[in-house]
Amino acid sequence: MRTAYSVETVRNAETELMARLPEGALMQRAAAGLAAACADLLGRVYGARVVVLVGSGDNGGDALYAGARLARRGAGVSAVLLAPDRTHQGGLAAFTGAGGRVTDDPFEVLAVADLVLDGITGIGGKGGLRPDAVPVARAARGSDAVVVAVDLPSGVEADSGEVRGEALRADATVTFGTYKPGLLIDPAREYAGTVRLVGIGLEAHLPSVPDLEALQHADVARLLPEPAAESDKYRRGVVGVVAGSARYPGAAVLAVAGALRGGAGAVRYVGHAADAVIARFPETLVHAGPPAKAGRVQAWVVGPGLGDDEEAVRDVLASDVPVLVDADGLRLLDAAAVRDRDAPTLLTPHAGEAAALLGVPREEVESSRLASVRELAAHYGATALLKGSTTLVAGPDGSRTPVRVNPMGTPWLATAGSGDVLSGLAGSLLAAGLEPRDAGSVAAYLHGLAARHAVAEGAPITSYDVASALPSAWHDVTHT
Ligand SMILES: NC(=O)C1=CN([C@@H]2O[C@H](COP(=O)(O)OP(=O)(O)OC[C@H]3O[C@@H](n4cnc5c(N)ncnc54)[C@H](OP(=O)(O)O)[C@@H]3O)[C@@H](O)[C@H]2O)[C@@H](O)CC1
Ligand SMILES: [K+]
Repeated sequence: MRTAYSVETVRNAETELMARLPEGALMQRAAAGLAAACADLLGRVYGARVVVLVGSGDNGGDALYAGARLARRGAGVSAVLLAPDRTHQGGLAAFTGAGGRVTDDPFEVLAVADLVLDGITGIGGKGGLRPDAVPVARAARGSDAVVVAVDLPSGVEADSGEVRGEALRADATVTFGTYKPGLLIDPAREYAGTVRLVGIGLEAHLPSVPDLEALQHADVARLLPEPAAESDKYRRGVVGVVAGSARYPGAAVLAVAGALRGGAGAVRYVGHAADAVIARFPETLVHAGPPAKAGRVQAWVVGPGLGDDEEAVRDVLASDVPVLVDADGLRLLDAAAVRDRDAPTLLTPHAGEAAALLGVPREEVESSRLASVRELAAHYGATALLKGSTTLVAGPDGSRTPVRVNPMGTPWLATAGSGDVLSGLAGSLLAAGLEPRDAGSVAAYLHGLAARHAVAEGAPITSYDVASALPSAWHDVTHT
């Protein structure tokens, strides 16, 4: 599991740790890791041209100490001081002592740089880059140099992943002690490039519950249901899929395709697209009446391509099993009915649907994804899965459980019907007994991985290809 902690938590841990260490030791650890990462990126340090962008805080201090280390190894290092009268004094002394040069002409050195270290702001940064830093940042980005962000790309919000103004896009970020939420959540994540975590001893001082966590292969493998020798299809769970309409039969087919590959023992389809479903998947159990009369299921999926069948949504929400609501189902959702349920509910909106559920503009959800998913979960008393380039899953109990962020997304998933496959898959995992936050995050992970597998076979891919690649994604996580 990769975990991320908020700035406040990082600062508390830092205070505890610093009390036990000689002054400056922590910054030296950070600078050593940073310089080593730069050396790896450069290949050859001797003779390399490095520019250090230095802001007013400790982030600039890290950059200066790392610049000093590179200078001692024979790099030509220049520093651009953005707040000359508030530059980190120890860092500056070490830097000049090692042969680093302070420059008055940032554009001259940036034009020929091999590597730029962005030490403008780290976890102390607020808002986008300030006006004086903007032309310098643009020149850095516009040069041929590799841009390495110190701790975080300057200009992004560490806690939320928001980018409120201009930020300096990095090719790589070297972060200290722990990931920060902004390094894992779009849009900030896109500014970070490849992220390398440098241990500085902070780990032991961080609380056991992080703010954010990202599953990895081993976590997914541990959470996936495994059919035991005595399992029959009912013990493995039956998932009911209420989806599709005369107008959108394909959504039903895709949701069933996802559900069949999610580990449930059987899929029961309820709706007006049974012929299309059976034609593709003869193993599906179909039912033409209302969901309540369809027979026992261990979880329901309702909504993909459903049209205006409000009654079906109401019927399913009245059941006493876990329910996943997606797409049209979200449009027809009664918040009170969700809050009153005893069994868990999992809502799976994309940004537009989430905006409608929250009554805010879509842009607001897109720019502050973490706050939005938490708010949705709290407002509906449900687990919320916010789809997007970084899918987030929040439980209904606030900060007591970490929000899950999916590291497996790929732009190839932005294709028609991909959400239908995801909802079927997540519903199937619910029926197999996973709790909603696990079902949602495991489904998002497998879905992204399946898309990557499908792309390896040839792109562009369709949603059906993603569903078909789910078994190989499953095999991948359980056999590595
Ligand atoms: N925590 C740890 O464990 C460790 C932390 N370490 C390092 O310390 C870093 C945090 O240092 P920090 O607290 O000094 O803050 P930092 O990010 O340098 O910003 C400083 C100042 O910038 C200013 N400023 C604000 N917004 C701005 C903007 N948009 N554009 C321009 N300027 C802006 C603002 O000052 P203001 O001008 O508002 O007075 C603010 O006070 C951390 O990221 C890591 O690199 C490691 O050394 C070791 C372990
Ligand atoms: K930075």
